[in-house]
Amino acid sequence: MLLRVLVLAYGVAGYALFLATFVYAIGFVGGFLTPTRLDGPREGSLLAAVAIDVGLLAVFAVQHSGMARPAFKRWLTRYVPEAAERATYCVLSCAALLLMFALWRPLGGVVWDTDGAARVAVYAAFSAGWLIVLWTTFLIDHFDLFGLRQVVLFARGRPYPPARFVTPGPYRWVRHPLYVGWLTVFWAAPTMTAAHLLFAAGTTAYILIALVLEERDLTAAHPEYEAYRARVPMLVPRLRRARPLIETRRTEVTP
Ligand SMILES: C[S@@+](CC[C@H](N)C(=O)[O-])C[C@H]1O[C@@H](n2cnc3c(N)ncnc32)[C@H](O)[C@@H]1O
Repeated sequence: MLLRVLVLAYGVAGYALFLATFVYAIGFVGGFLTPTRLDGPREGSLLAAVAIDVGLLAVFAVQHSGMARPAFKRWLTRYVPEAAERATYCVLSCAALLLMFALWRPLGGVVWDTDGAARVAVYAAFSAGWLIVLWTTFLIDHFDLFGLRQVVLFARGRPYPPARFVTPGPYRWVRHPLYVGWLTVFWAAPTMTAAHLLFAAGTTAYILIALVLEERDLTAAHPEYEAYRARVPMLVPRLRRARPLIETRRTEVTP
């Protein structure tokens, strides 16, 4: 009973940490209100700042993709109750992000800048990106992704039926709409600075690698994934095929 309560408290605390990290990330990337931000003037050596930023991105990439692999999960659950595995993944993902937010070194330098209607459009895309990210988590299974479903079922003494493979809404147009949301957030910068460009390029490279690993696991776990992959594009929706022209007979009209 004590273990159930402890695991539940841990999962709830982990979810609260995720919410706080998510809100901070909006300010950090968008440059609103948070004490540390992606963009800003550079302090100190350029080489040291770039090395620190690349190192922080690498720490997140290794943690986030490494811990998502089934082999790592099997190893972790030798020490952590199975119900707390996903919550642990989320807590450590938040820790890697918070480390990045705390130690990130802005680089100065403007790559592009927008104003007027273009700036409004870029902010609209940035906001849409965050909404897509949040929305798609609910389409898959929000509370399962962040480990809350697992700890609640464990606390109630219920078995855990693993999350199903689903293809609702945007999953019919692309296989990775959540990553489309992230890419939109990272590239929709009204003022693109050198650090923001490094961050956007690094996270894009990471997403492209991560989704290959994720698809390998999805194919192994869900037999229907292979057919889904053949039918639905990865990130860019297919334009609808042009409808065939209907042949019409020309008729001579005499005046
Ligand atoms: C951060 S989510 C990203 C989901 C997806 N790659 C996307 O961009 O929308 C990663 C988790 O979602 C799961 N997942 C990916 N596609 C899924 C689908 N169509 N149905 C259910 N779970 C999915 C993966 O197994 C993984 O645990």
